[in-house]
Amino acid sequence: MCTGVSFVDPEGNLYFGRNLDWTVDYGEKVTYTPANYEFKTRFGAPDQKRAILGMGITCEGLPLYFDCVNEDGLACGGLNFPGYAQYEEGPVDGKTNVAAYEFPLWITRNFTTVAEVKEALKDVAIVAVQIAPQFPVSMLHWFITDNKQSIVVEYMADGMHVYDNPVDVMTNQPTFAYHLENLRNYMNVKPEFPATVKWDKMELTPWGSGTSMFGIPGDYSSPSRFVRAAYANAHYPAQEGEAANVNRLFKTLQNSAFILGGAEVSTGHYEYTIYSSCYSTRTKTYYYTTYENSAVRSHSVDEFDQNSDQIQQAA
Ligand SMILES: C[C@H](CCC(=O)NCCS(=O)(=O)O)[C@H]1CC[C@H]2[C@@H]3CC[C@@H]4C[C@H](O)CC[C@]4(C)[C@H]3C[C@H](O)[C@]12C
Repeated sequence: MCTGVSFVDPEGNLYFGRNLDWTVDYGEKVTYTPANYEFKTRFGAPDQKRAILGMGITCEGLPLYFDCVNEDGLACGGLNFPGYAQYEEGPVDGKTNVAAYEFPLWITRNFTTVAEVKEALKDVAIVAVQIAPQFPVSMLHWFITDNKQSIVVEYMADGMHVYDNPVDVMTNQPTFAYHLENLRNYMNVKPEFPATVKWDKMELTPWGSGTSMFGIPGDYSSPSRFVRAAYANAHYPAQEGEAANVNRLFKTLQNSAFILGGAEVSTGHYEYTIYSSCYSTRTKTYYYTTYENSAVRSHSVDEFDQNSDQIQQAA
């Protein structure tokens, strides 16, 4: 599964990242799309030419982003949502039709803020169409954020749902509404050092700090990862500067990450956190770690040719 997280530092810079949890990678790379790139949208949806940096692959001359951020600091990531996502079977008359595979690209090419996205989505239909025969249509929901607010977009049998996201985290199924409601099961959980209590004649003293977190679910299921990420994101103290904020994002993601052995998908095959990412709008830098290499690597927009019209991928 996947987990997405965002927060804003005291200076108003956005940090946005995600875990990509899966059994195989797709050969994804840090991918830069310059503003001048000619984006041939599948159904003629407009393109407002913004430069984009994120993680993805290229296919049929198109960057297919798993998560990405544009030069104005608007971010979008796709996370699995099978069993719930249902797109349109074909383009819908009178709507701006966007193929599911081009959704993060289309959003970040066209808008500066989440407020603009919310307004525009009223006229958007998301269409189930394959980019290429080797790629089935992925059933996703999307986490979209800027430094003011974040939203979740879920396209289902009964249409499009756009939720305000007051916890700035996202995981997988079930619906975002379920995840928010589920947080009420954990209202008792808090960071405070526990007080000594008396049960009749018996005095109970805490083992130490952390015991007020008892009840936080430790498993890798999507609802449990959501609760852990929301708790961590809400309670992590504000940090100053790039390094501490990037570290904060990675630590929060690690807290919801999969290690090998815990979650089998078939005998001997495990789901694991293939990569974790953190984009900083402060320095326009995409940081990432992989399962095999926990050293943080990074690419800033300055490393790419911003005047070119070609997609560029880091080594
Ligand atoms: C596997 C990932 C989700 C991980 C996740 O959330 N795992 C939950 C597991 S569980 O199901 O909840 O147990 C998702 C997230 C983004 C996806 C790509 C989006 C572009 C493109 C769209 C095309 O249509 C198909 C190919 C394509 C490259 C996609 C491949 C794959 O689908 C990606 C990587």
